[in-house]
Order: sequence, then structure tokens, then C-alpha cells
Amino acid sequence: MRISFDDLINPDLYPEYEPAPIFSDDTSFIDVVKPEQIKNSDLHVDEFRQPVVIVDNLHVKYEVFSSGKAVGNAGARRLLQPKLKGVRTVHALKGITFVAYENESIGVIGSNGSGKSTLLKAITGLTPPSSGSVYARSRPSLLGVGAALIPDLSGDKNITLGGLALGYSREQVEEMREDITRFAELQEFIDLPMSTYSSGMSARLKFAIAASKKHDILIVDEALAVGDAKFKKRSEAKIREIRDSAGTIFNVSHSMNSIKETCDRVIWIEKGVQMMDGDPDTVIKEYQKHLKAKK
Ligand SMILES: Nc1ncnc2c1ncn2[C@@H]1O[C@H](COP(=O)(O)OP(=O)(O)OP(=O)(O)O)[C@@H](O)[C@H]1O
Repeated sequence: MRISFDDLINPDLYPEYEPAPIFSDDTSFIDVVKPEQIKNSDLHVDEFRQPVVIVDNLHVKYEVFSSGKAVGNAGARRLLQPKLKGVRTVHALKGITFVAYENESIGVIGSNGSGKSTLLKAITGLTPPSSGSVYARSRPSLLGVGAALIPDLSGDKNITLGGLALGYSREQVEEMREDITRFAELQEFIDLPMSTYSSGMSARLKFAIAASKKHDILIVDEALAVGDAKFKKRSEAKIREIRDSAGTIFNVSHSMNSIKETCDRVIWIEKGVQMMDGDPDTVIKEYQKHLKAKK
């Protein structure tokens, strides 16, 4: 017997059905601590503001075979196999230290391969530190909804799946459905299977679903500002709105305009070294000078 979608998500019929979680729960490397505990850190913490994330002398090393293939993370690996032949260590982050406060929107910039994604992965707990620590007031979420969605189902049903995976009740999903559809600009296509969507259309739908949730600590990778120029503008505006209603946001981007528009603080990393941490205009100016000098 084939189970219908509506039956599947009906808790009276299938109480055991749990949609796949959207946000990775694999954050065991992060110490989630209360603000008063964070104040015990040796770092300088502004006592008049609420610290949300503390990154304390963070080092991340990857081990790669000489062929370039990743061995795994050096931190965990070292314990298991002290010496591996033909393995090279990439020191991706070399002592990053900062305190992020409530309502800050922090841009992370730097040349290709400088360690931006590694920093965000360490903050979400996906990559363990080789040394140093990351503390967070609550579990940071990576803005994205890939995992929960099913391409063979319509956009509309995927809104249900995505909403449930974000932890909303079925009633709440119904309340949000129209807004998500409208934001994704998919009114005419919402009943078609997602597999028929262009990459821009499915990216817009994923963004619209993910952005419907309020977050305490939110990590946004630049890939999320998707679609054409118009939708990019709206997704940036949405990121600002989330920032205003939520706690703290981290934003990685190669677009200095997008960083200037969405961030009030910028951290610049180069070859794993923290170069500057300050107001966007000053830091971006120095970064651009550095890029010019390199040419
Ligand atoms: N899983 C991994 N295994 C091995 N090395 C890695 C891994 N991920 C990143 N690296 C290396 O770590 C360094 C930092 O990479 P990372 O992706 O964090 O930089 P990035 O600033 O985000 O780069 P980009 O701007 O090009 O996306 C690079 O030298 C990269 O090759």
C-alpha cells in the first residue's frame, strides 16, 4: 500500500514520522555555556554587553595526503594514529580570537583559502579545534535546508517538510506557507515537483524556508545570497531582518558590497591569521589595499 504524503505527516496516523533535521546537530565540539560562565574566560569581555560566541586562540589543522585527499581532521586523527606516511598538515586557522556580542552582524572576509569557511565550521561545531576553544551561548545554526527536502515532491510539500524539520507545528507551517511561497517567487510553480525547478528556483525556495526561522546565532555562507540581482537584494534584506530579530549573525562573503550592507563588524583572515577585527569600512579598506599590493 502506498502511503500518501498527507497521511505520512499526520501525527495521528504516523506518530513515529520525524522529518530529517535541517540543522546539523553535530555540534558536540562546542561548549554551550551561559553568559555568566563566558565571563570567566581570560579573554577581555565587555561587561556591559552580552557575549554570544567566544573564539579563544582557535587553531584548526587538516591532514591531507600528499595527493591532496583529506585524511580527516588533525585533532581527532592525531590521537588514533600518531604518524602517517605521506601526510601533510594544513594549518588552516592560526590563533583566531574574538568575542561576538548580541545583535552583532559579523562579516568574515579574506582571500581564497584563507580559512573563512573553516572558521564558520568551527563555530557550528562541524570541525573540531586542534587547540583553543569555541564557546557559544546556544547552538549556532547554519542557514540552509538541503537535507530535509525531497526533489520528487512539489515545492508546496517541501515547504511542509522544511517547516516541520525546522521544528514548526503543522499549524504554524500553514500560517507561513503563503509568505514562503511569495518570498521564493514560486506562486505559479509551487505545485510542481522540485526536480523540475531551475537551480535558482530551488535555491530561492530553500532560502525562503530557512529564513522563516528565528535564530539566536546564525551562520550564513555567501552561497545563500542566490538568484538574480533582485532576489539577491531581497535575500540580503531578509538576512538583515533576521539579524535584527535574532541574536548574532556571521556572514562569509567575497562581495564587499554585501558585507557592507549586512554587517556592522568585519573580521579579516589571511592564510589562517587574523589580520583585523573592526568596523567594516576600515577593515575592508585595508583588505583591498592588501589585494592591490599582491597584484
Ligand atoms: N576538509 C579539508 N581537508 C583538508 N584541507 C582543507 C579542508 N577544508 C579546507 N582545507 C584547507 O584549509 C585552508 C582554508 O580553507 P577554507 O575553505 O576554510 O578557506 P576559505 O577562506 O573559506 O576559502 P574560499 O574563499 O576559497 O572558499 C585551505 O588551504 C584549504 O585547502
